[in-house]
Amino acid sequence: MEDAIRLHNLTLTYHRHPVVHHVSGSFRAGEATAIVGPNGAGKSTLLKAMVGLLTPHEGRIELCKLRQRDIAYLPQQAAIDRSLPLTVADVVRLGDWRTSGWFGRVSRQARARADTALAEVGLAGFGQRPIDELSSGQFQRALFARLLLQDAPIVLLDEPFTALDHKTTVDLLRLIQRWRSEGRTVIAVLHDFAQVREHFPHTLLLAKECIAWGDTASVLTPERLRRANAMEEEWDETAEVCRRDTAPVAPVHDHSAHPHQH
Ligand SMILES: Nc1ncnc2c1ncn2[C@@H]1O[C@H](COP(=O)(O)OP(=O)(O)OP(=O)(O)O)[C@@H](O)[C@H]1O
Repeated sequence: MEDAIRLHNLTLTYHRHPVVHHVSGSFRAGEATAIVGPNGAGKSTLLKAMVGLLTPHEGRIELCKLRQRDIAYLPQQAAIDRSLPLTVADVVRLGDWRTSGWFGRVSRQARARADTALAEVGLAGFGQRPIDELSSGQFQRALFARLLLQDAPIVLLDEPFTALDHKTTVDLLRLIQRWRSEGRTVIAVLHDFAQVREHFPHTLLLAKECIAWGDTASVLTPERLRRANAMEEEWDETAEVCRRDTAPVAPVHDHSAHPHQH
């Protein structure tokens, strides 16, 4: 199977403090990969770097046969400002920019595509509602409708099901299954291991460093999860960037042998 995105000895920092540290490995094309790990493990930061919102301090991110614009990204809902005076249809149509351009006139076809996407996420008839009137579950459905319009070969989702009820989660998971059947690559930050085991065949376990990356069953073992939690607790938040002179590039899918050094 081909790779969609490769990480080469990737280190990401905020104000020179490492947050993601010497991570190497690849996300398989057409597969669903979960990124899991404790709070503060660097999961959201990694997604931001993959969409180009953060420049690597060291190492690089290789997009294999893809351009940045081929990546659709759904940030955590808390990061989205819902006070803007936008309707649901406005938000959904933003997904169409690859077709219409950012400032293109909204064509009848674009409106129809947005209506279809809204119907597909169970929000038929919601188009003219202001976004601040939606429940968080409805708003997440609208954001998934926007992803449908974006029609990107690779979709990054940051905690897409947090605070959603069972029905909404099941409906949105069905969309992810559909994207997989269409050959898209899906990468999602998740906290629910049962969900990961059921719907995501691959997993990257992150605790600033890569603890394990591979088949979900072999990654989500009690021993590795314990190690991830311990690693996160031991991490020195005040350390400056890594002093490792010759940073090793870990072999793909075996990332267990690299203790962090500062
Ligand atoms: N903009 C920022 N400026 C400085 N530090 C940041 C910034 N964003 C995140 N951090 C720090 O980087 C570390 C990793 O944060 P990140 O949000 O990537 O973790 P996460 O694994 O997604 O956590 P969670 O599961 O809690 O969402 C944390 O220590 C956080 O405080």
